[in-house]
Amino acid sequence: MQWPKSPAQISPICKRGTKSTPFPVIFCNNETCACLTDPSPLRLSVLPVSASGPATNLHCNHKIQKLKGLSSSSQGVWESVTGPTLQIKTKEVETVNHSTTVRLHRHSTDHVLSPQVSGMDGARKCNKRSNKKEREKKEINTQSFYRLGTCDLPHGFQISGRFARSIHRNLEVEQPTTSAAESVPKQPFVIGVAGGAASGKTTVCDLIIQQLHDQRVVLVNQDSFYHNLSEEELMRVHEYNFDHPDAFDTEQLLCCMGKLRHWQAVDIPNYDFKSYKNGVVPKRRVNPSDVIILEGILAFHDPRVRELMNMKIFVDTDPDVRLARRIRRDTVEKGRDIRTVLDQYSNFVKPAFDDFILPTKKYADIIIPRGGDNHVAIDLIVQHIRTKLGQHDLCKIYPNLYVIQSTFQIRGMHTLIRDAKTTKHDFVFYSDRLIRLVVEHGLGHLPFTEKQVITPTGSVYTGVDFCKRLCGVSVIRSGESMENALRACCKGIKIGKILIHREGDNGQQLIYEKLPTDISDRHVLLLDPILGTGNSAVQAISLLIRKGVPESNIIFLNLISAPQASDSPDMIMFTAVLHLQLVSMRPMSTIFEFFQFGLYFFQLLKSLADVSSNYQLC
Ligand SMILES: Nc1ncnc2c1ncn2[C@@H]1O[C@H](COP(=O)(O)OP(=O)(O)O)[C@@H](O)[C@H]1O
Ligand SMILES: Nc1ccn([C@@H]2O[C@H](COP(=O)(O)O)[C@@H](O)[C@H]2O)c(=O)n1
Repeated sequence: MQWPKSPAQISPICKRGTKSTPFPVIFCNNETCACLTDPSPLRLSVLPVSASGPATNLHCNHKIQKLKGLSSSSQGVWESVTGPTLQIKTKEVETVNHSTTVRLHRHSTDHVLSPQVSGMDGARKCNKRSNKKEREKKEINTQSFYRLGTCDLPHGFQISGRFARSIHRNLEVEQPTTSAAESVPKQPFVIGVAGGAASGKTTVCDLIIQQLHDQRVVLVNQDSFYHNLSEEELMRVHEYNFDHPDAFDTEQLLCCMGKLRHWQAVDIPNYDFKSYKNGVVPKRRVNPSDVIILEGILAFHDPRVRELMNMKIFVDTDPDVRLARRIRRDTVEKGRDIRTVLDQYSNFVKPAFDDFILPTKKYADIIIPRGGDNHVAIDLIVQHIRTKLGQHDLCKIYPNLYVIQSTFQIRGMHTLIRDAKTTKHDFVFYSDRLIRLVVEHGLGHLPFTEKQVITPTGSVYTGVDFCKRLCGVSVIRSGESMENALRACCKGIKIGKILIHREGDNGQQLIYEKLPTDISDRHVLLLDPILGTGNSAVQAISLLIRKGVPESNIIFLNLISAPQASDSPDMIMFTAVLHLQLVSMRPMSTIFEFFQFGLYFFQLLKSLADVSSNYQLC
C-alpha cells in the first residue's frame, strides 16, 4: 500500500467499517478526528486507554509514526500506545481542543494496525475453537522435524498460537522485505533461569548480562511477584511457605511477561524481604528489550510461564553449598537469626525444592553445574543468545525453523519469479535455482558419519559420508517442481508422492499416496514449495508419521509461505485473528498465483520442454 504524501490526502475521515477509503488509517467513533487530517501544525500525544482487544498492537505507533513522518507540517509526540484502541488528545491546537477515540482501521492499512492475538492468547483461542479431533490433528508434535525453505513473509505475518507453532516451527524463511520487516513484530528472546534458592541464579544472570553488554537485556525476578501477606500471615510469618508455588502471584507475572514480550514497558513490583511486602519500595519500570531474563526458584513450575521462554537454564548447585550461602545471606543481609533460617530450611525450603523445584529441572535446555563458577557454560549460553539475536525473529521462537540467509541474489530470484513480466524461461530457471538452494540447505541438516579416504598422493583425508537412507516425498503437484533439484543433488534418490485434494469434506482429502515401502527407515525430504493454510502439510506429515517415519527424520522443504484466505477452523488455528484479516487484505491474485505455482511451473516447463533438455518431465 502506498502511504499518503501529504496530510491533506488523509482526508476524508473514514467511517467505521469502510473498506474502500483510500487511506483509511483511522476511523473515529464520533467522526471528529480532525487532528489527523488537519494540515495545520499539530502536536499530538497519545494517551493509553485500556486495550479493547485481547492483545496489544505494538505496530500502532510504528505506522502512525510513519504517517506522521510523511506529514511535514504535523508533529506527533507519542507517549505510549497500549492497545488497538488509542485515545488521541490534541494539544496546542486551539481549533481542535477535543479529545477523541480513534481506532485503527483494519482493512487496508498495510496489515499492521489490527489487534493481534498471539502467544498464549492465540493458543487459548485455538483451543476454544477447535474440537478435540481437530486439535489432535493439528497438534502433531513437530518439535523435531524440519521445515526448510525460503519464504516471503506476508505483510504483518506473525506466527502465533499452538498450531502455528507446530507447523511453522520448522519453516525456513527469507528475510522479509522492507515492508514485511516493518510489520513483523519484534520478538524478544526470553530466557528462564530456575534453580534452588541461593544456587547462583542471580549471579549467572548478572554474568550473562555483563557479557551481553552491547545488547538490551532486562532481568525480571520471580521474587517480585510474591503475594503480599495478610496481617494474620504476617503475625505467623515463620509458618509461611515462601517456597510453595502458591506464594507467587503467577497471573501478575504472566501479565508482565506477556507485555514485555509484546514490546511494552511494565512496572514490576519491588519485593522487600525484610518487611515481606510488595509496595514498600516503588515499582521498577522495565522497558521492552531484545533479551528478557526471568529468574526464580519456580520459574519453570507453571507451564504457561514456561511456554513464554525460548531458552531454559537450570542452575544446579550442591545443596550444602546452597544452604551455606543461604545462611550467610539470610543472617547478614536479611537480618534473620540462624535458628529461624535453619527451621525455615528444614520445614519449607528443602521439601519444596524436592517437590517443586527439582522436578522442573527436566524442562531445562541447559543445566549449569556450579552456577556462576561455570564460565564455559556461561560463554556458550552467551554465544547462543548472540546467534539467536542475529537471526530472523521467527527463528528465535521456533528452534527448528531455518532461514536461508537472504542475499541479494536470493531476493533477486524471489523478485523475478513474482514479476508478471518475467519470461517463461526465466520463471522456470529462477524457481529451479531457488529450489536447488533450499534443497542443498535441507540436505545440510541430514546426519552424517565420519569417513576416511586415501587421497591420490597417499595421505589420509578425514571427511564425512553422506546419509544413505534418504527419500523425497513430493506433494502433488507443486511439490513435483522440486523433484529435479533433489534428483540433481542426490543421485538416484527414491521419490514418493502424496496427492491431497483441497476440497474434501473437511477442506482436504488424501487421495493418493505412493511411498517407498521402507520409508520408515529413511530420512524424508518432504517437498512442497508453497505453504498455504498448512492443511496439506498437516496431512502429509500425519501420513508420514502413520507410516512410521519418526518426526526427527522429516525435513520439510518450502519456497514460499503465505496464509490462505479460508473460513476453515484450521485457518483460525493457524493464523489467529490477525492472519484472517491479513489474508482478506492481501490481493488475492498474489496468493492465487502462489497457489498455482505447480501448475504454472509445469505448464511453462512443458512449453519449454523442446528448448531445454535439462528438465525431466514427470
Ligand atoms: N560461584 C559462587 N561462589 C561464591 N559465592 C557465590 C557464587 N554464586 C553465588 N554466590 C553467592 O551466593 C549467594 C546467592 O547467590 P545468588 O546468585 O543470589 O543466588 P540465587 O539468585 O539463586 O538465590 C549470593 O550471596 C552470592 O554472592
Ligand atoms: N519473604 C521471603 C521471601 C522469600 N524467601 C526465600 O527466598 C528464596 C527465594 O529467593 P532466591 O533469590 O534465593 O531465589 C526462597 O527459598 C524463599 O524461602 C524468604 O526467605 N523470605
